[in-house]
Amino acid sequence: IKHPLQNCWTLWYYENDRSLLWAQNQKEIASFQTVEDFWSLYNHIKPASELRQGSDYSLFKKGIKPMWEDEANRRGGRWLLSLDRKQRGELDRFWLDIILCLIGEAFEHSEEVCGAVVNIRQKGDKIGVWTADAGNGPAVLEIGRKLKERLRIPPRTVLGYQVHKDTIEKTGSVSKYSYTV
Ligand SMILES: CN(C)c1nc(=O)c2c([nH]1)N([C@@H]1O[C@H](COP(=O)(O)OP(=O)(O)O)[C@@H](O)[C@H]1O)CN2C
Repeated sequence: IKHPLQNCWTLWYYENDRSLLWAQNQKEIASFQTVEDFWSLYNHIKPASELRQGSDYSLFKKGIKPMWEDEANRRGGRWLLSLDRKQRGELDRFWLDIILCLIGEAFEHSEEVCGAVVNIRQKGDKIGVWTADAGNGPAVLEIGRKLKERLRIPPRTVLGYQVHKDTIEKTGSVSKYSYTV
């Protein structure tokens, strides 16, 4: 008997093919709902740190697309972990820790979690944990605090939460945080 997870999760891969639209570049890889099937998939694919610049992995609850427009994401936002270029060596550890928090339902408010995205970028990698309701302060903050703790991020490092609506409307690179932990 395989060990069932509380939710079914879908892994997506984004590769930057400029001849296609952004949404067309989002490819579903596979879904899993047991611990064993997760590890088989994880051990089968390339680590995030080996993806081409401009690529993403996204892990979302089955049925939720890794995009702002999805009904489950529309009113939400993301806790954003921005890594320095020198931290590429830590990327896989951070990404796996976050995946395990998600599929292991590590948060008290895990029903608010939609998924997570890792962006492989020349200018510095990013990992975002997407939650459903940016207005639910207690849930958003609990998830952020637990993330910081589970990722063993030093207290002096500030994590910010960006509302998707603000990210969509943002002009320039100014990141507006609605919450910080
Ligand atoms: C449905 N739809 C079009 C749509 N829906 C979306 O949900 C969505 C996009 N478009 N995204 C597009 O990618 C660009 C880079 O963002 P990035 O997060 O990769 O970050 P970088 O600027 O490459 O570091 C964004 O500027 C946006 O154009 C991003 N995104 C999440």
